[in-house]
Amino acid sequence: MVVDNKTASKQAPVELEQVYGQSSDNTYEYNPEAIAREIANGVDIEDGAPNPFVFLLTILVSFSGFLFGYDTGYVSGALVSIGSDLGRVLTSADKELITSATSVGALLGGIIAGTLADVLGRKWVTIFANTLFVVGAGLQTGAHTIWTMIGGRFVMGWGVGIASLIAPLYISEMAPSRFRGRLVVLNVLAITGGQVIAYAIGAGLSNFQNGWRVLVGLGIVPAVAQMIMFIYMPETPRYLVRTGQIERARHVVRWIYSPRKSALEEEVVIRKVKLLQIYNNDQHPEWSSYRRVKYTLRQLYFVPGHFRALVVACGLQGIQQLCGFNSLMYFSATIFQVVGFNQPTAVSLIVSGTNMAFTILAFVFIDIIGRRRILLCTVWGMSASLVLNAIAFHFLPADATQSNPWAIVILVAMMLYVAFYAAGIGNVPWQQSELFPMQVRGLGTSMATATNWAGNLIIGSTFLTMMDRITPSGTFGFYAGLCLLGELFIYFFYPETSYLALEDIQGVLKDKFDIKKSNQMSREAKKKHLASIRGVTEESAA
Ligand SMILES: O[C@H]1[C@H](O)[C@@H](O)[C@H](O)[C@@H](O)[C@H]1O
Repeated sequence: MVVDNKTASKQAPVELEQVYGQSSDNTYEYNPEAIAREIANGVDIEDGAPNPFVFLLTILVSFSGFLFGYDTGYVSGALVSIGSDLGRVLTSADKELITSATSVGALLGGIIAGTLADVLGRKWVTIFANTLFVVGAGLQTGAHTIWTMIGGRFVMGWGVGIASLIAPLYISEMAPSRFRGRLVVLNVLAITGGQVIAYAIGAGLSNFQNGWRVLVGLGIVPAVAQMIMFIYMPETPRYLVRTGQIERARHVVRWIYSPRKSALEEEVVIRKVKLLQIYNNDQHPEWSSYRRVKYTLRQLYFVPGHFRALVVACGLQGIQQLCGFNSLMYFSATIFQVVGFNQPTAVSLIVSGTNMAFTILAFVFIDIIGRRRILLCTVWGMSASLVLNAIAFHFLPADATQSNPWAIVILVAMMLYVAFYAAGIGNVPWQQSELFPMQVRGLGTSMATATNWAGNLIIGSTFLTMMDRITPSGTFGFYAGLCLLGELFIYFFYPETSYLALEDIQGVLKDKFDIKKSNQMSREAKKKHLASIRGVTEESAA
């Protein structure tokens, strides 16, 4: 059936409170039969074609992803060209501090970002993150001491942490469900693109006096551009509903779900907003912020379905970082120097380029293949490539050059590892917002983002020491083992969420990690979507 405004308006309106039921504590409960009836009813504008405006919004909010990538990516280039510009030649400890200051800031920023997003709104928090990017980059660009540089990196880190949470959150609350996966990957594409550009500019400016200041300062441009444009951008309908701004929510829904060239009928808009109200209603508008946070914390940890969502979101973010990928991002030039390559920075550009190229692949396939299936097919591949890498390092002679066959095996193994990573675990964890219901979404995604940055910090600050103490083979072998554990975690705990509406996903985590039910619901939703496409084609052929 083609679900458009015409069809939708023909359906008899159903009282949604009756359909979804109300529990004794005045919160609406997920009701599988009711959802099934709704789906059978066919009145779901999530199935309609999204307005191109949604894509524009996604690109705009993905500036945050770009800044996240650029600001974490330029450090490797900057560190080798700073020389004694900060008062003395940098020691290894200085380099580690400068690198990890951003991760520490991001960890702290990630922790508060969700609550901030609930209090100030998604839009203003994005603008706030931009301010931090600008102040942080400004401090670094003008830095003449190591501590000013570290301070600048720390402030920028807060921006990175906040941006890393807010951009996917904003996108997933704006996007119609069957586009959500892809649109969130667009933000990851911006992250990896930012990293590639930072590497490339870093390599280009490496021989210029104070070139690193230009490299850092350039990051201010997208931050200011996004800040200005975002002032005119709307809040997400889900946030508007939660804060009681119903008319505004309807206005945004009218925009984002309108099929090209025609407007949605009012009844359909009202129905969608009503549905969002039922799921996202703030039950206690009179509460103070402190009481609200305390209550949300309790909800997150003690309501079993919410806690399961937290386990999945934090688990995936933990795997994304503890698989060791960012050791390549931050130190690949160093690794390739050890392996014997003459142009280590150029070779490390291959790593970030592969990362970006395979994120594009994920962009195309994430909704079609499904998040769970993509992860199950790629994480074992990361493990296998790491084992190959460990073996090659074992046989690599100490005085190897780039023509040594083992050096080539290492390069190929790393590229394979990065390709598997980028196609799956590099982006799927950022779909985190979809796992949480609105009441705990801000805090839940904060915890997951903080897990990401904590893992990032652990890997960034232990990698070189591990290479020293347990050899490169031991280090990569260790990461291979962690990837295998990750594969098991995904198999047992991560449900399929592709094609499911945000409000449906909670249903598969309510009583257990219901993988079977999630697969079934996702298959049905996909079938329904394909049927609707066929319907459109047949109609236009007729
Ligand atoms: O999703 C991103 C992406 O994969 C980046 O390349 C990586 O550096 C980040 O840590 C990760 O969160």
